[in-house]
Amino acid sequence: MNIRKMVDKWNFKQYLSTKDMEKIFFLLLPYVKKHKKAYIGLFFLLFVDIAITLASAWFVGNIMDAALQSNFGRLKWLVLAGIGLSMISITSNFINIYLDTVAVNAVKKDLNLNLYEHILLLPGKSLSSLHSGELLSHFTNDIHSLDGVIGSGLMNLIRFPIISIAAFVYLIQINWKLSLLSLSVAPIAIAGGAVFGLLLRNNSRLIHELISSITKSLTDTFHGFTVIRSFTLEKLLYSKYAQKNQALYSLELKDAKLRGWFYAGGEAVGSITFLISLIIGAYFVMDNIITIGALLTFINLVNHLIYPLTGLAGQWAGYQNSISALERITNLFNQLGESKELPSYFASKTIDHTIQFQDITFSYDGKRNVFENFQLQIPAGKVVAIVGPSGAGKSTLFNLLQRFYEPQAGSILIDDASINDLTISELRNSIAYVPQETFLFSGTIRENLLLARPGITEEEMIQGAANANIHEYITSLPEGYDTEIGERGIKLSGGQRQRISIARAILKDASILLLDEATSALDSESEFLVKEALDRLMKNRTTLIIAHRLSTIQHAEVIAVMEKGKIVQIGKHEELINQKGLYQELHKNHFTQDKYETTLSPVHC
Ligand SMILES: Nc1ncnc2c1ncn2[C@@H]1O[C@H](COP(=O)(O)OP(=O)(O)OP(=O)(O)O)[C@@H](O)[C@H]1O
Repeated sequence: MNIRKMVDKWNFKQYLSTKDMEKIFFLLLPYVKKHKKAYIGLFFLLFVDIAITLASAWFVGNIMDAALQSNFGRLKWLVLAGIGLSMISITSNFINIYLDTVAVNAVKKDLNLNLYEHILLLPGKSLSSLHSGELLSHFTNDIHSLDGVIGSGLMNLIRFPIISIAAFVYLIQINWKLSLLSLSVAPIAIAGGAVFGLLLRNNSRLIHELISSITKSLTDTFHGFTVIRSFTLEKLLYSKYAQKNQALYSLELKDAKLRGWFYAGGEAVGSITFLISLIIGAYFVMDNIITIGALLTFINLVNHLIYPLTGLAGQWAGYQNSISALERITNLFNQLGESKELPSYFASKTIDHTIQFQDITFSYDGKRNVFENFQLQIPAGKVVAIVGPSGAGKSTLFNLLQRFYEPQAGSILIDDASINDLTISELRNSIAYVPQETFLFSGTIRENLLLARPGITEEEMIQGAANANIHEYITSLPEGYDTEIGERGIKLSGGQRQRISIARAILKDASILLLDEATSALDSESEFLVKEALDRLMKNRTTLIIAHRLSTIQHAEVIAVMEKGKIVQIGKHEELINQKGLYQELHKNHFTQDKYETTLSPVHC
């Protein structure tokens, strides 16, 4: 391998770059500032620690000299000084551990919360390109890799050079020749530390990437159990996971070996320095150049001259490791949120709203336009069914109306005011959205219903559930509204989940309703119950419904037929069915006939 390739592979430039340090500094500064008391405390204790180190070395030497000289008066004072030193050391260690815990965990806690808040604020465009496993690994992996740059890790960057210089100054006062001799191993310590630091950094970068990939595999597995089982993917996924797991194990072992060599190397350099100092120092004692006590002080202190040099290189490697974790977090923070404040519920005016899509041009990826100069007007208080083939842009309309995505041109108006003039909360509080795939939070039915808006009373909740045709079922359960429904409501049937989702929308009581009619097959009774619940929900609201069922479409006051991002036909069922065009074809081949209409006796809705 030539040198250039090696430089590229090992990322030397980045290893030595201070730009990354600046990035870290500016990202972490506000967090460190917020907990400045802990950091100031740690900074103060750093000098206490250095003073104790020097004083302990002085104490050992002096007590030895006093003993050899049978100077009991001095010995008495030294014993008292020793006790004092020990007490200060124990106390400062205790406070140090406490402050370090505060300094590290308080920063992590705040960063954790800010990251969560930031993700809640991310627009749909950013979220659609992020994998939930990757997001999860920021919390489980990246944040915990910051230890190297906060708390004691940060202090060590100051502590190591100072203690090394202080030890050197003290040692020179004892004997400058012995000091310079001890310092001769410094280049080996620095070079060794730097090489192992670099190897460790590169290895831990790989570990982080692999952990992120493993978290992605795990979340995919947990979300896709049904598909995994029905396609019998178990063995395939198992072997893929086993490979990644093995690779992680190998990297962890490599990390352990590197660390082992790193610490063993540091200890070897320390031992060599110790032995050189002891042997040469012994000659100096024999020649009466230094006392036995001075030699003891020297060998006690000489390690504090050398280990900070290897330690500093190791610490730098720790920094590099934290930098790669922080880089990933910074990339996320660099993506702009859709609003500054977290949206929250407040009651919106329950009046009928006109909705207009005016000259909308929109593309998800900047390459292919889903809409070009798209126009659509939804009259106030009416039910408008959107029909069209797959990929026509029906769901995209919902995405734009709720500002999950922003159009590149044109505007969407609610009652002649642009939705961009509303806050996200104002806009979304006036809309109730019932998606095709129901999402329920794990917890109880009650918890899922009450989150529709704050302050829902027991009577309102029951009324909402009754209007959604789910109250009877809920009360038939042993725990009633307090029944735990499992992750994503897995313990309920598809129809029951849909009706709880409808009850939630009823309880939200918003004046605009967006409904993405489920295409999944329900049994005829369930379908009838859902249909009846939807009819109640749509009453007196401006409703936009992506419709698949013939009965919904037939009852809509306006039907907009979409194809390739354009409205190609618009009107009532009776008009459209007699026109040649897409509607006729969809009617013939795509609309779903409700099962209950054929299987149940006639019903009134
Ligand atoms: N998040 C996204 N990122 C990129 N492209 C997208 C995204 N969502 C949808 N698209 C693309 O935009 C186009 C319109 O999709 P949309 O989901 O609005 O269609 P649809 O009419 O609702 O289809 P369906 O009835 O199958 O749900 C499609 O070509 C789709 O591939």
